[in-house]
Amino acid sequence: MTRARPPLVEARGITKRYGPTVALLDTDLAIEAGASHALVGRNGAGKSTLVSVLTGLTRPERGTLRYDGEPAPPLADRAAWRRRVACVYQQSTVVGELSVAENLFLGRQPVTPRGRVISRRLMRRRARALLDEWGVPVDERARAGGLSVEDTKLVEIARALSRGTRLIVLDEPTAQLDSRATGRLFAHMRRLEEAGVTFLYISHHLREVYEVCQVVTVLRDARRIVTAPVGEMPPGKLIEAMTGGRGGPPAPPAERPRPAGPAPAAVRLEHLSSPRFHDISLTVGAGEVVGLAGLAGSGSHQLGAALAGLHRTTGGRAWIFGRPLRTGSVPAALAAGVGCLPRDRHHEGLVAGLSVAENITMPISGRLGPLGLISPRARDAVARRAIADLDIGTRGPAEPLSGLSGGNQQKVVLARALATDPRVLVLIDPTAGVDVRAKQTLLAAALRARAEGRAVLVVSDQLEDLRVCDRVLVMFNGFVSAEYPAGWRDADLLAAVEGVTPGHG
Ligand SMILES: Nc1ncnc2c1ncn2[C@@H]1O[C@H](COP(=O)(O)OP(=O)(O)OP(=O)(O)O)[C@@H](O)[C@H]1O
Repeated sequence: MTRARPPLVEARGITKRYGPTVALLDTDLAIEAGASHALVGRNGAGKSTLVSVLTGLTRPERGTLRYDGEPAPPLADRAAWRRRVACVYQQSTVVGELSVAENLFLGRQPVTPRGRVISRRLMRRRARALLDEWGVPVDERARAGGLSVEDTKLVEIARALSRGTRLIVLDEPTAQLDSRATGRLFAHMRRLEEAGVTFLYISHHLREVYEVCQVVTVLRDARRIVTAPVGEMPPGKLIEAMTGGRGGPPAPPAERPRPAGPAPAAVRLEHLSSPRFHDISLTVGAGEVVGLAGLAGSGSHQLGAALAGLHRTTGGRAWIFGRPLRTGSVPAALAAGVGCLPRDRHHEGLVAGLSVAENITMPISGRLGPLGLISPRARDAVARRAIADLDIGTRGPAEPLSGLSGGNQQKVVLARALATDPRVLVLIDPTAGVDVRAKQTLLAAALRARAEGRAVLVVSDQLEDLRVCDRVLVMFNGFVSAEYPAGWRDADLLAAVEGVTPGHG
């Protein structure tokens, strides 16, 4: 029997090593048109490497690739690759200073039949037609830098589709989206699927796999473990395939001991304001984990960032363990004992060429030896502890950071925040981009910080993250709109995050 149509892409026996690290071993993947395909696996399992092979950015040592039954083009023929497949990465590739229309036709301005570059007006018209064809509700004249993360992704998808491909790789597309924007992105994806687009979808949020994909492939330790319809892979089975059942299911967070009496205020804010939040007064006790939940425009991220000196305030005051905090200054925050896992980990000054140990101990290097000279032994000891505590996937403290997968690099950022021994720990979207077991490790680190008498602020709208909190403050439109002690019902909290509370209905 002949098949009606060959797969959009068929990879066979792909092997790729980076020095001593085997990133992919004899891996197969076939994506059929019309069946969006999830690619899941723990941090370092080989997902990005496979995407880089599928998009022609990395040449595998072994294996073959066919697109629509045809052999893959030569690596240098970028235009030919773009006609077959495109990847929308977490970091946007649009040029912020240019308009949406200019971005859509970047490097290939439409020309007239006589070879003349067409006018801006005509380019805008073509852009509008393209956006309408794919149902992208974005103004073609808008400056791309002003678009929301979700609209930026849609523009990147439209640009890829205009080059002819109908296979789009989405690399953790929801990592920077709140729940509402995620819902909108999924609705667009469904429409695009109906119009003939197929997605290869990479995510650490397994819930999303069931929502947007028909087929799932699990990678583990550089190998393909299974490919199956999502209906045949319930969450337990999926997690087992990802982890190999090692150590059983992820451990539930430790029991929450009830505080004996009122704890001293580790963080006290009075009428703190900025352009993004207004009149915030709150306290976080020592030995308390407080959640801060909110959608993208709620101001929650900026409030967390303000404590760490990463966002400028315009009014009000803040104290850390009773001492006034000069907001808007990272050195002042560090000196006051505030450690932060920032939202934008990619720009967090990790140095790719330095070792894992050097990156982790960067902020404390002066403390690890006399006269600021770092004892390699002390540095390695700190790094080894962090690697074990946070389960960082690395060959060891001396490995260059560039050898780590994206999720494991994020764990290095957290290790660095913890290395300063902070009295107040601000975790912004702590589990974005990390795998299912690493999530538990990170949340356990928050609970351990609490047990050690630190104060922890968890800024997130993931219910899993908020569940470890002693109480959750909800922000809406720049104000704290509700507070929930531990034990809240999901529906109530989600409604408050959406702004549907009695005060804001
Ligand atoms: N440029 C590189 N140099 C050295 N090693 C690398 C490089 N890129 C990836 N690796 C290694 O290859 C393996 C697979 O990494 P890959 O980035 O494909 O994982 P991943 O599944 O995408 O992880 P994550 O979920 O953390 O993004 C890891 O052990 C990683 O450390």
